Amino acid sequence: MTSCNESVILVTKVFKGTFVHSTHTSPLEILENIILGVSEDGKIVFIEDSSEQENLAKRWGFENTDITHLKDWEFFIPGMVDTHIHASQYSNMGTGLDMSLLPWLNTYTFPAELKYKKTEFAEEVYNKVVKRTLKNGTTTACYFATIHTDSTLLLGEIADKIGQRAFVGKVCMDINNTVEEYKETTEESVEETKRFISTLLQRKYPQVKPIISPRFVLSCSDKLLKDLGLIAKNNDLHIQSHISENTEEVQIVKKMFPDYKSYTDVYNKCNLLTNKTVMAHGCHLTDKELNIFNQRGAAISHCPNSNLSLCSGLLDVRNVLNHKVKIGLGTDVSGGYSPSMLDAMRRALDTSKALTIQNSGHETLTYKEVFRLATLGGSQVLALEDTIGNFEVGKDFDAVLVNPSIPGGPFDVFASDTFEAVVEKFFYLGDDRNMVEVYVAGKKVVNL
Ligand SMILES: O=c1[nH]c(=O)c2nc[nH]c2[nH]1
Ligand SMILES: [Zn+2]
Repeated sequence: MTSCNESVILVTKVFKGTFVHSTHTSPLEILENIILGVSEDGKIVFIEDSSEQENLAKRWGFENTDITHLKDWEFFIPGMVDTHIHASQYSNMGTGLDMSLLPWLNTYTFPAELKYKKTEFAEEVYNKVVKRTLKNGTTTACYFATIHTDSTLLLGEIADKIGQRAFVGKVCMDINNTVEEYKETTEESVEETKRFISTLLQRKYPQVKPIISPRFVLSCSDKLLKDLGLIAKNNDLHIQSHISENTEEVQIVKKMFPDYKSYTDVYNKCNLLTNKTVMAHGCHLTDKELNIFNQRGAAISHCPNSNLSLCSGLLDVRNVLNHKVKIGLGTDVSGGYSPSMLDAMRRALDTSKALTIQNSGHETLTYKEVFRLATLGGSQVLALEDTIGNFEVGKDFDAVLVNPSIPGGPFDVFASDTFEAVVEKFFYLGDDRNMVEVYVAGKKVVNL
């Protein structure tokens, strides 16, 4: 295919078929008979009704034979955004969910994370988690790694090599009274964070960026939190942490920080609550705290599988949305036992329905809304809304090709089904067998 004469943009991929995505005004749009073009650098150049094919072919210089036609029932969705996942806990995934948060951290999680001191161990697990999540349609992942800088740099290298868009965080923690070997001094944590950021940025990976990652208030001294806030501010970096996941944790934070008004106030006063911050969980945030999130432009990662598995709480997503706080979904592996964002969507629905059982006045989330949380919502949470999240001209083509009627697949499609019913079935019943191709910035990174 050639470039058009009015610009130097080269259209290298053209798809014709059905595209399913969300917008601000509609949680689910099913766009049928669409033609979409992708440029050499992975951006969506046009998305139009296919009646425009001839005009577009002339304008962008492609031939009919250059077009990829989607098969019956196939459709594209935007790549999903996992706003909170612990790459280092992937080796524990599906085990040890018989405790609440704090004993779970001490018994299973800190000992597991200690193993990443060895980069050989990290290499095996990190390759597997990146491949597994990509195969499940996660084109963007916001990762916690461990306190080990070199292993965490390896995670960045692996995500780049395999082709996943990612934020990668070296965990910071200078308090750990139970697994003493798994902590840093305050100085080490600060210096290693600086080394991690500068090394990763020097590598100039196009889609992999560092994120400042204090584990949570209970693992960090006041000084460490403040220093990390300053590093984030001086370098305009993303920030991630955990907040108000379970009530025991919230009570201890209150006791540890009596001079602060709330858990949120601790992060806020340490410059850790910005429009590039994503806080996981937030199950027990008060309306006052949500107002601070709104004012700061900070976001919440809703991790419903983890919240249920560790019996942490039921986040009222409707209330978060009513406070106009940015929110997306996270798998939170391995507090959550599934690496799949489809699972996160389903658990978000289950949680919302449980809230409706408790209070019939609660406005239950719809399957369309949780799809928006998994895609466009996630892009907002990570301050990437101008780059990913749905199919708009100028955004990167991060997409998953779904074949609902794949032989041996997890559900059945009937000739009498409407297209919308098939999309809904995929959200409730589909899995990675249905995800036949995955693209990040126009590059095919998974192909069945
Ligand atoms: O679900 C969680 N997983 C973790 O690893 C963690 N650390 C602090 N708080 C946490 N919550
Ligand atoms: Zn977490």
